[in-house]
Amino acid sequence: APGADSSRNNNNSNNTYDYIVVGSGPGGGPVASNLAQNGFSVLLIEAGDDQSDNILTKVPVLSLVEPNNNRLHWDFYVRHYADLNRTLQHHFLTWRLPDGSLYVGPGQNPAPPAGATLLGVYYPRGATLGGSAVINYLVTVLPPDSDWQNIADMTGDQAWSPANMHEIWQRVERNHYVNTTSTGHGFNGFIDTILSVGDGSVYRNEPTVVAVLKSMMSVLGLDPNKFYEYIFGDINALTPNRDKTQGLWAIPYTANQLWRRVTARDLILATVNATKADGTQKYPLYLQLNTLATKIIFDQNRGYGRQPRAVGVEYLHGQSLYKADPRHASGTQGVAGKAYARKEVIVSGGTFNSPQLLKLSGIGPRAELQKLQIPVVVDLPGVGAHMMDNPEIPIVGLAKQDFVSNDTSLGSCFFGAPGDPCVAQWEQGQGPYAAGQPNSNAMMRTTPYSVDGDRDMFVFSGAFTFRGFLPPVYTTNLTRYITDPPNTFGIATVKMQNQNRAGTVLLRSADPQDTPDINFNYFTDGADIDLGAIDDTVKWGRRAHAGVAAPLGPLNTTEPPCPSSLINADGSCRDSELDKEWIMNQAFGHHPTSTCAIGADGDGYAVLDSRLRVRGVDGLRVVDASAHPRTPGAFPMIPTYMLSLRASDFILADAGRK
Ligand SMILES: Cc1cc2nc3c(=O)[nH]c(=O)nc-3n(C[C@H](O)[C@H](O)[C@H](O)COP(=O)(O)OP(=O)(O)OC[C@H]3O[C@@H](n4cnc5c(N)ncnc54)[C@H](O)[C@@H]3O)c2cc1C
Repeated sequence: APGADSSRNNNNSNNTYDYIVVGSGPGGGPVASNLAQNGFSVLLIEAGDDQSDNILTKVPVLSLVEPNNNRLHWDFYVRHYADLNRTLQHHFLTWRLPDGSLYVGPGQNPAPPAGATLLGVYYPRGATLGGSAVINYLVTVLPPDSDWQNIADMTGDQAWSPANMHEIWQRVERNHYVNTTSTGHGFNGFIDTILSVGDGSVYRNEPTVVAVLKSMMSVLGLDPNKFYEYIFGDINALTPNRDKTQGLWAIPYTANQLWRRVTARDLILATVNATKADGTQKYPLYLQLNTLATKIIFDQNRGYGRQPRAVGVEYLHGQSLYKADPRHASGTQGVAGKAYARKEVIVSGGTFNSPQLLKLSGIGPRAELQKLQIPVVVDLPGVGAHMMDNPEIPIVGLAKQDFVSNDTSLGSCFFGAPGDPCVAQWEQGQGPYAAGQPNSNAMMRTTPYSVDGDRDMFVFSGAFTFRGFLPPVYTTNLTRYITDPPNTFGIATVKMQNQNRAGTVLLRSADPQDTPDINFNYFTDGADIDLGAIDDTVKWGRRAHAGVAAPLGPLNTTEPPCPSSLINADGSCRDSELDKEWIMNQAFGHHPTSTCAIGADGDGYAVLDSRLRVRGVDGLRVVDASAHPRTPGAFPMIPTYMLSLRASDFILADAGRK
């Protein structure tokens, strides 16, 4: 069966491979597949299982109901601040009630029910073959060139130059929405891309939504009469001034022409299942699902002056062994095993789990490891430090009329439940699941807080609000926070160029099944820049709300909640602290990066060199979102696929293959 546990077919009695890759997301999936396609034997270890047949992983719009499903994700609860008073202001805190159920709400006004224990802010990660890309929102936006230039400048390694990374993108992408003569796109890669606007009917059927979008265009300096020209535009076109160009575009999705989500899972399964003419396995990629890597094994006795070398991985085999897995049954430990790597171990567990695995293996800050009696292999203070994220916040407005869609086709869908008629239509490439999506508009703007004149804010908007993530359906008492009236319009903002690097992933215990202690410490470094840019965008959003003509408008901005009597003509709140406090209290994210970052030689916090090798040991790399030295652009998935291909080239070259 596709994706079945194939490791047992490897005819390999001592469980030894050329490479072991831990984690199958955008980081681990491509590198594992590429190494195998080049003839190396690779064991790909993934804690989750293969949910290829799960409809929620295939239909893009169903990612919105994915949290109802407990087979795809790990549930982390994180803190945004060390300060408890600030923490308690967030509206989407999750608490455990004495009867075991969950409650979501702030810490005060109203207070949670008696006996509630604070878990933190719900922060899901994909934990299945294909990683978080299997549950994410498919948004495909390239980072600015400055993010790649930063790595090249910092390390002196021109492999990361923007020009080289543009070529890498062409190897990732299989574009279906531009002409094949268009520059800056790829047409033969492994990730399909389409425009999520479809044929545009998602807007033609929603004149009231378009009226607000047009007002937003006006305040951005765009001609609102050109809405339909802009909305089919290509945000990833490689124009000379791309990173400085403000505007409106459709959002591209990682999906094929049949509106089927495409991820590294497809590449992995195609590689595993490829056969030679005689029917035998073509590429030596061995997949071991339901396996939690718990420790990297080092050879520390290589002789005087030689660094320890990663030679294998210890693991536990069994389903849902990690405590963040909603299916985890307490006390389940799985079956311990070991696998060995002749060449290298590649860690791709994602921004929370890669630093956890390194630390459990003795690579991390000495004091933290010693406190938990973990023998130190290398004292590397940057592991689990410097975590970054793209903070987000909605700007919410209430119109004078309800937003009405003339398209009622979604009304007949059961959102992936058995017998859903829309799934049957989608299988034929038809119906509402194979059509434009409501979040398919992207605006990018440059605020006065931009550090280099590049765009620093990304927004997408519609008759919905995105205030953050809610834990799965067993949650109670959510109504107050998720039911908005039908005259609500939300502008979802994503901050780019983030300055804050104060987030941490710390071990809670030496138990590999335990989750780490995660704190983003938002708005600690460079808060004036990060808060300034978001605040400037709030003002812009209020001006857009005010500019919507009657009878729909003007909209009354309800979040951030500055009383209308205090709103100035430029959209600012006369009590400017009110807005900034709200932003700090309610910001959320889902793009964590940089906990095992590439850094310059001599930077004590650098975990990786420019070839993604862990400093201080041999035979070990980290290839995932944790390696980005700063959050790339507004969306990390594509940059992480690109980083994985860059890593493949380095590893093949170091093995003498290219
Ligand atoms: C809800 C949501 C929406 C998002 N929307 C977007 C979007 O629209 N666009 C965008 O660009 N980005 C988006 N992202 C972020 C994007 O998906 C991630 O940045 C990206 O997937 C990171 O890739 P990764 O390889 O670093 O980690 P992941 O994709 O998280 O993969 C890590 C994998 O490693 C496995 N693993 C971890 N530890 C171990 C271990 N010890 N042993 C074995 N296996 C292990 C996990 O099970 C997981 O499958 C979103 C993320 C989420 C959660």
